[in-house]
This record gives sequence, C-alpha cells and structure tokens, in this order.
Amino acid sequence: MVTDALVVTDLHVEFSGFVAVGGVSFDAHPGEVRFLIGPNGAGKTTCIDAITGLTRGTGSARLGDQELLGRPVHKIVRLGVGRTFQTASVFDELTVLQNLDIAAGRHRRSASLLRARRGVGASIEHALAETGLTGELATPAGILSHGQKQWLEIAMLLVQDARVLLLDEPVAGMSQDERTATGELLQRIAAKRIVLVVEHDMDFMRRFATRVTVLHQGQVLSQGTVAEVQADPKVQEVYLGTAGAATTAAMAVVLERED
Ligand SMILES: Nc1ncnc2c1ncn2[C@@H]1O[C@H](COP(=O)(O)OP(=O)(O)OP(=O)(O)O)[C@@H](O)[C@H]1O
Repeated sequence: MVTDALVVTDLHVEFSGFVAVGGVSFDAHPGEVRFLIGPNGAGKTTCIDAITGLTRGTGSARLGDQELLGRPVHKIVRLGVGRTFQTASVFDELTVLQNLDIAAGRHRRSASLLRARRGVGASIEHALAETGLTGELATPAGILSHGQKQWLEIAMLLVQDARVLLLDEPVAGMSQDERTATGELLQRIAAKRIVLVVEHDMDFMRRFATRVTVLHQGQVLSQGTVAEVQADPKVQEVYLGTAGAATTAAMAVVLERED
C-alpha cells in the first residue's frame, strides 16, 4: 500500500476574527518524515486540527483526490487520516491489547484476555512488533512509560491502517533513547504512509526530518530540507530574534552545530 500525497493549499483558520492560520500551503508524501515547526502560537496544532476536522478551516486539504476540509471528523478518520495529541489519549485502565482492540473496532470479553495471544489479529501483531510493544500485551496502559504510551497511540493508528499520521509533539517528555527509537519508528512507518510531525524539539527535527515547514504567526516562513531551513535568514531571525522564546535556545544549539 502506497498512499497519495496530502496537499494543503491556502489554509485559513480564524477564531472570532483572530487569524490563527493565514494561508498556509504545504504537502507531505509517503517516503519522507515531514516536520511542521515554529514558535509557540505559530499555528501548527491549528493546522492539524483543521486537517482532521476538529476546527473549521477554509482553503483546501486534499488526500489524493479527496477534499478533507468541510467533512466531519469521523469521515476524515475513515479516509485514513489519524492523529495523536500532545497528551497521550490511551485508556490507562485497559491493557495494551484492549486499547488496540478498541482501535481495531473489536470487542474482547475479559475471559478471552486469558487466551489473549491466540486471538491477536495480524494487524495488531504487526503494530505491536513495529512499535516494540509485543512484550507489553497484557500491561495496563497506565503503567507504560511515557514513551511507550506514545508508541501505543501510534500502534493504534497502525491498527486502523491510517494512511496519514499527524503527530503532535510525539517526543515531548521522552528520554534520549526513546526519542531515537521514535525517530527510527517514524522512518519505518513513513516508507509507506504519510507522516507529519509537529515538534518543538529541534535536535529531533534535525536528526529525522526529510523536509520541514516553518510556521510563524500563522504563515509559512520557510520550507525545505533541514539544511535549507536552518540557513534561511528569516528562520534565524525568528528563532534568534525576539519571537519564539521557548524554542530560541534549542534552535540556537542547532544553528551552532550547523556551523
Ligand atoms: N480554540 C481557539 N480559540 C481561540 N484561539 C485559539 C484557539 N486555538 C488556538 N488559538 C490561537 O491560535 C494561535 C495558534 O495556536 P496553535 O495552538 O495552533 O499554535 P502552535 O504553533 O501549535 O503552538 P504550540 O507550539 O504552543 O502548541 C495561538 O495564538 C492560539 O492562542
């Protein structure tokens, strides 16, 4: 399965007259780990919210020949667009397998959990192996490490066979090893699916992004490879100037390393 491109054109989102996203265009293809970065309030999450139908946007967001904007959330999910949130939204009291069952739309009675392994479907088996969670099948999600919870969310999207994975700050709060494992996981997933990552972590972006779009105040500031974006004086000004205090230090480190 190789999916079509996601093409966002002239996306606008307003909140009571405030322009949060003011004409953003970018595209994402299978085979690349696509990053959306920018200072706090740049409009990154709002772009994802609009693409997934949580927020009303105008312009266009097409997956292949299907327009996503204007469709209800469940129809967009059915077209194969999945997302994660900044805070993992797994069911803590349920096991890893039960969470994956829910994602797969399956209902498994408690008694059958005892024979859980035998009843694991191929798609769940694959998602568990891909995300390194095979050994955690019967673990309640609530006691997984922070990184494992994020991987479970990604596994849930794989079980749903999402063609597009929109990931909002997937490595926030992760250890260095977990970040590396996540980056490698995203590279594997991106071979056949569209992976779009919203991140603040510049080191992670630098290691794993194939193409980057930099947003600033609801507009595209710069777009290109990591090297191109880092060399762009506009990006340097935003990250090293007055804007984006939270990410300035991180970007500065990246820029220094590039020298
Ligand atoms: N529901 C809403 N109502 C009003 N304003 C909103 C709403 N959601 C977002 N905004 C505003 O839109 C702008 C863009 O927010 P958004 O969350 O998309 O930024 P972001 O780039 O994802 O930032 P961060 O990195 O801090 O998550 C911000 O100024 C934010 O305050």
